[in-house]
Amino acid sequence: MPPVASAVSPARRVAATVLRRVEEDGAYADRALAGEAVRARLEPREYAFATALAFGAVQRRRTLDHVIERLARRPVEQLDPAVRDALRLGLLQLLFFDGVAPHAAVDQSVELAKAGGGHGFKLVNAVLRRAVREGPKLLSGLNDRRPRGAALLHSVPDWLARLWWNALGPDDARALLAHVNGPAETALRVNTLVAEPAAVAAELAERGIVTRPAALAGEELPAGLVVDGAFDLRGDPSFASGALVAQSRAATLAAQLLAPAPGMRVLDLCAAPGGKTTHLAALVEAGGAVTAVERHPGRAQALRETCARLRADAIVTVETGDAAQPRADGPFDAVLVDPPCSGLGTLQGRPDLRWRAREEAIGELAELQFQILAAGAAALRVSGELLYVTCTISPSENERVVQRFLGERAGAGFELLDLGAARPQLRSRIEPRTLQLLPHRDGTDGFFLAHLRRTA
Ligand SMILES: C[S@@+](CC[C@H](N)C(=O)[O-])C[C@H]1O[C@@H](n2cnc3c(N)ncnc32)[C@H](O)[C@@H]1O
Repeated sequence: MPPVASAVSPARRVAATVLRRVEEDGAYADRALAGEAVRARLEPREYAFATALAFGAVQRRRTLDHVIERLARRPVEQLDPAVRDALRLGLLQLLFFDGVAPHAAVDQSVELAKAGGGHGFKLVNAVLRRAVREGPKLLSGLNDRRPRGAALLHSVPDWLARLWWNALGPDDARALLAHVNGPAETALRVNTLVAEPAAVAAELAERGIVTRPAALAGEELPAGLVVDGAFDLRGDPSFASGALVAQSRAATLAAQLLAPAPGMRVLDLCAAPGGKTTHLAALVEAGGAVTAVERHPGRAQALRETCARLRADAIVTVETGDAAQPRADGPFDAVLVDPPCSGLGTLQGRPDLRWRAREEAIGELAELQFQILAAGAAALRVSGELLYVTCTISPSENERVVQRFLGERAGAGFELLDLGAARPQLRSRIEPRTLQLLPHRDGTDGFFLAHLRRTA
C-alpha cells in the first residue's frame, strides 16, 4: 500500500485505504473499515465521515465511474489505482455529499493522488474541477424510468434492478434502489439473560448514547433498541458484560415471531454469527435448550465465543455440521431455518455485496435453502412451529422455496401460518401469508419471514 499524504484528513486517508483493499485484495468494506479505523485511532466524527466516504464510494461505484469516464474521456480500468480511488472519493463528495466545500473535496483528492506518485494528480485536479461545473448536469441526465437506467443511476448491476422490478413493481423497486445507498440503521438487542432493556437504555443514556424502543410496523420489539447515529458497541461496557448484541430490527423480529416458550428444545439451522441463536436462548431461558448448527468451523467457533459472552453457553450446544442432513436428535419443539442467501436485503451495511452477488448463484442457493428447510421441518414435533427466514429480497429464495416445500411430499402435514393477517403493511405481494420487509419502507434490513406449523 503506498504511503498516503499527511496533508489528507484522517477520515479520507482511511477511506482511501479501505477502497484500495476492497479493489485489490477483495476485502469486505465493512470489515476493512473497522480495522483501518482502529489502526488510525479515528475519533467518532471522523469514523462517521470515513464510513460515509468508504461505503459511499464502494456502493456508488457504477455511477461514479460513469461520470469519471465522461469527464476523463477514458475507461476507468486504464486509470492508475491511486487516481481512480481519488477520483471516486472526490466525485462522491462533490455530487452526493452536502456540507463538504467543493475546493476541499478537490484539494484533498489531489493530495491523495500525489501520494500515489507520478503525475496522476494533474488528471484528478482537471477532472474534479470539470465535475464541479458539469457533474450535476451529467447526473441529472440519468433517470430510473426503466431497470437499466435505474441500475446506472442507483449503482447496482442490471440484473438486480431487473429482479426487483419484477418482484416488487416499478414504484417499490425505484424507491428501494434509491434507498440502498444510504446508511444502515444502528439497532441493538438487549440480552435478557443478563439485563433488562429499560435498565440498559438508562445506562446507555448516562454515557450520552440516546436510544429509543424498537418497533416494526407498530409491533413492539421488547428486546430491541434503536440508536440515533453511530455507536461503537465493541468499545462500550455493555459488550463485555454481554448485555447487548448488534441486531437489526428485522432480525430481532425473527426469534420473536417463533416465540419458543421457556423450557423448550429448539433447533437453529445455520446459526453463525448467532444473533438469533442467542435470542432464542434468551426466550427458552435456563430450563430450555438450543441446538445451533453451523457448517463453517471458524464461524462455529466464533458462535461458541458469542454464546459465552452472552452467558448463553449453558443453553446452546453448537454443532459444526451440515444443516441439510437428516437429524437423529429430534423431535424439537421449534425450529429456526436461516439458510445462506443472496443477502440482498442488507446492501446498506454491506457495501460491496452488490458487486459480489451473482444472479447465477440464486438457483443454487434456492436448492440448498429448500434442502435445509425440509431437514428442519422433518425434525419438528407435531404442532411444533418453524420459522423460515432470509435477509434477501429475491422471490426464488423466499416465497418460491416455501411454496415448493408446501407443494412437495416433505411439506405434507404442514400449514403456513398467516403472518400477514396482523401485519398487512409487511405482507409479501407474492404470498400474503408471509412477510417481506423492505428497507425503504420499514427502515430495517429486507428480511423475508414465513411461519409454518406441523399438523401431522
Ligand atoms: C444467514 S447466515 C445465519 C445467520 C444467523 N442465523 C444469525 O442470526 O446470526 C447463514 C449461515 O449458514 C452457514 N451455512 C451455510 N451452509 C450451511 C449448511 N449447509 N449447514 C449449516 N450451516 C450452513 C453459513 O456459514 C452462515 O454462517
